[in-house]
Amino acid sequence: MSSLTSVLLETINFAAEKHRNQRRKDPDATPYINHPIGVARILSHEGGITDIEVLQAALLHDTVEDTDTTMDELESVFGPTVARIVQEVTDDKTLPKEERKRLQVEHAPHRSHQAKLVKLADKLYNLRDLNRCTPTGWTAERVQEYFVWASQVIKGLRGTNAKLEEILQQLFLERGVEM
Ligand SMILES: Nc1nc2c(ncn2[C@@H]2O[C@H](COP(=O)(O)OP(=O)(O)O)[C@@H](OP(=O)(O)OP(=O)(O)O)[C@H]2O)c(=O)[nH]1
Ligand SMILES: [Mn+2]
Repeated sequence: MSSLTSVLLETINFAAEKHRNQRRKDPDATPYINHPIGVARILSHEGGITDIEVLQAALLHDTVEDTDTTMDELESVFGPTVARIVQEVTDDKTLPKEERKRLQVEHAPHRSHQAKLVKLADKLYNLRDLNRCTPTGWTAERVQEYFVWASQVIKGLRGTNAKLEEILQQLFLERGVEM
């Protein structure tokens, strides 16, 4: 087996164990791990990304925000580059939600190329998920607001990956949201 395959399997397994008790907000309570795996798949299959550290960071991107995983743990298991990309896409959960949302828009243009790729794929997955079904308790207005906010974040990521940006542009167009 190639060492890349081995590294990816190790990373998928780590993420699956960390997210093992977490579910998505859809009515079926889909296992949360479907999301990070789907984000990594978007990068490889739709974005044409082969950078293994970007794919690993995609698999791990919500572990620090949503589980007991620490940055030190990621750094010691996966190395400094993967840990740094995850750090760049991790919100500070001690801040109020509105502030976190505002900071994502503000910080997006200043992220590294690798972190921007993960952000693009994360948003693309979540917007498609919103088109697939509405999270429990969300109104149509809240869904539309997420599209509008996501478009502001994506605006700051322009020039990162033409293919992913084109797909996102189409989703915003369908919602009547400017980007
Ligand atoms: N569309 C959708 N999203 C779901 C679902 N279940 C969980 N999520 C997660 O919810 C987040 C978006 O919901 P919000 O209400 O905006 O954020 P919050 O979780 O921080 O409260 C995303 O987090 P994130 O990945 O960290 O991204 P971000 O939007 O916070 O940057 C997304 O992955 C679901 O069924 N559908
Ligand atoms: Mn995510």
